[in-house]
Amino acid sequence: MNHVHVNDTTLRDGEQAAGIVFSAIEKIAIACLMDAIGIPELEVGIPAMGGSEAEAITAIVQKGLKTALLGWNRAVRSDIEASIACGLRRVHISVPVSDIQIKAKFKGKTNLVWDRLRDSINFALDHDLFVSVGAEDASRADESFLVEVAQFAESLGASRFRFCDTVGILNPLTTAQKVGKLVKSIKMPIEMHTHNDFGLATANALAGLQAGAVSVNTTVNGLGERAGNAALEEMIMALKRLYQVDLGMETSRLRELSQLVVKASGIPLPPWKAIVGDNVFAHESGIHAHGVLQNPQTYEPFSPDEVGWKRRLVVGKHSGRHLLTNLLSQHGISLNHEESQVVLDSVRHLSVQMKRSLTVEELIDVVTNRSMSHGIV
Ligand SMILES: CC(=O)SCCNC(=O)CCNC(=O)[C@H](O)C(C)(C)COP(=O)(O)OP(=O)(O)OC[C@H]1O[C@@H](n2cnc3c(N)ncnc32)[C@H](O)[C@@H]1OP(=O)(O)O
Ligand SMILES: O=C(O)CCC(=O)C(=O)O
Repeated sequence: MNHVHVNDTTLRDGEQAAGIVFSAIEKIAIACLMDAIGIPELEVGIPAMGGSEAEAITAIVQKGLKTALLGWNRAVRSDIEASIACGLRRVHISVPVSDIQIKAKFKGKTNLVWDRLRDSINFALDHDLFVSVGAEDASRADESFLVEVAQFAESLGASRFRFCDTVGILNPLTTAQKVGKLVKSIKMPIEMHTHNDFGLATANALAGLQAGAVSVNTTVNGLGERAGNAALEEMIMALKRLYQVDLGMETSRLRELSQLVVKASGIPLPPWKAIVGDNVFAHESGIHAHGVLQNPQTYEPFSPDEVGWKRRLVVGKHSGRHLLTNLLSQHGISLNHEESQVVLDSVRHLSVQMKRSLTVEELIDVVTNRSMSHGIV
């Protein structure tokens, strides 16, 4: 793996998460920040929805960003007309490829897969558009049929093929097997689109890339349908740190981007959210804090400033004396061994009572209010 193309779909699949609506201003702000970070392509929405969605997409197009903008379409001519009306020059055309999806969407008529693809690809190419084709539910499709669809799309002039694990049922091994076969059967680049129903979206997308896919569809914070998609921040940092593929992006703005999407979506992050969560550089446990105080690498895979976040040392139920005395010394308080053990006992007691860690002010209070030495705490 030398280079990977990132095509972020926060503004399409991300916003499809139940209950989420981005305003036009929020969509534009997210697109502009992703552009500034250096994401090369954004799937900005679904023009066929019309109304405010089409207006927001048009407004993003008019921003003249460096990043390439893609509109999502069904294999329907009027959808592509709607993309053109928004000013988009790149269209993604999706077709169902598994039996279950063909039955639900095309009443089981497989001929419609060919007819709709032919008609919509030809129509898009007649309008000089870049065409990406999405194989919806590729992971559950008959493998030979999937190859036929991909070869058909390629023969018509499509430029990229999206392998979709629509309901997130693959694992890294099965992903690599399926994508590997597809890679051997077509020349056009393959894009990974994975879902997180079993918590494997990022791992599966990476497995697809290792098997020869060259593009990946991500969302900020892993937002998306049901359990979400492969998270942009996880993908960028995994590529950089685990695969030595540095995409040259401004990773120091990833936390800022994550927070922008938290605000716009109204969906808070779990504190343990990989890469950008509140707790991913927070250390409370005595043994961890002792290690981190000597060398942060003991318990951090990379430095927090690399993603625009910061390290926090937190005093609480699991803390030890080294952390405690370090925090207090920053406030001009020094304790001997015996005193620090007494303070630690009080911190544990308070922490258990309050079912949380202590703020620095509360810690100082423990030391200074003397309640501790009177045995009240
Ligand atoms: C896996 C994915 O994430 S796919 C993307 C899903 N995203 C969305 O659905 C969000 C945006 N969608 C919408 O706003 C609406 O669904 C619209 C505007 C696209 C269509 O709305 P409606 O006309 O009211 O249709 P509705 O959503 O109820 O049904 C979907 C229709 O699209 C058809 N369809 C679904 N996928 C495809 C496809 N890939 N190609 C062609 N037709 C398709 C269905 O068969 C159904 O057709 P029918 O109306 O002739 O029965
Ligand atoms: O682009 C496509 O074809 C479908 C993408 C998608 O959202 C999915 O399959 O989950």
